[in-house]
Amino acid sequence: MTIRSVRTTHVALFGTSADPPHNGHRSIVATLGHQFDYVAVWASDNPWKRDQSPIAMRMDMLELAIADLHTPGTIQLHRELSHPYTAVTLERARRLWPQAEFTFVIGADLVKQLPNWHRSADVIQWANILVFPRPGYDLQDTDLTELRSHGAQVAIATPLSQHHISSSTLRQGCPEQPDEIPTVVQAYIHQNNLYPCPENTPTTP
Ligand SMILES: Nc1ncnc2c1ncn2[C@@H]1O[C@H](COP(=O)(O)OP(=O)(O)OP(=O)(O)O)[C@@H](O)[C@H]1O
Ligand SMILES: O=C(O)c1ccc[n+]([C@@H]2O[C@H](COP(=O)([O-])O)[C@@H](O)[C@H]2O)c1
Repeated sequence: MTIRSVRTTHVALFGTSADPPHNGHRSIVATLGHQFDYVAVWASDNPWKRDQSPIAMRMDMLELAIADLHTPGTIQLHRELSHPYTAVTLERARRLWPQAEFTFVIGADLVKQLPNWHRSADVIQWANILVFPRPGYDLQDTDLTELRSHGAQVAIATPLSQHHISSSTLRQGCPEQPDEIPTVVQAYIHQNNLYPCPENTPTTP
């Protein structure tokens, strides 16, 4: 009898509002590309957020940012994983890759929020959780205690680089820190007149 070694495929899952994608997201995805067999990325409608740009545009911007990393075999956009609820995304991922081990990726700002998500018990049961440090958000191992008390396998990532930037800042600022937006995404924003400066927007009398 031949014994074959079958290695589990480790898949990282990263969902983002991507409104717009910025270098914080880019650093997360690039770091994952070095550490996982495969990285699946999608844009979604966060059930806790309102007035987001059209999902198709956010998905397009994310696709451009991913293509710009030039790692087509490892990091890919998966539009079909997009759902406001991560538990539903994970159901889809489990159907797509039945043999894989999943790691769901969040930034430090979501650590305290995740236990309150829709069917968070399923999320924690079906995926390891990897937390990326985020400037402005303190992150100690003790901050993971609550998630661990719910049975989560949680770890803190070591990112390739850290960026003190958020999509909301970029949306307000015309955008004010364009160097924190990948160049390919900047071009898309310009072409589609996304996030216009308030002073350039005509006011109705
Ligand atoms: N600069 C950053 N450093 C580390 N993690 C980040 C950073 N920006 C976002 N993230 C993480 O990436 C994921 C997607 O974040 P999201 O798309 O909401 O970006 P955001 O900048 O927080 O947007 P917004 O300001 O609109 O809330 C979340 O898990 C978030 O914690
Ligand atoms: O499942 C939930 O209840 C839930 C609540 C808030 C956010 N999420 C997901 O978490 C991911 C990160 O959200 P965001 O807005 O920080 O980019 C994104 O894929 C959202 O759909 C999921």
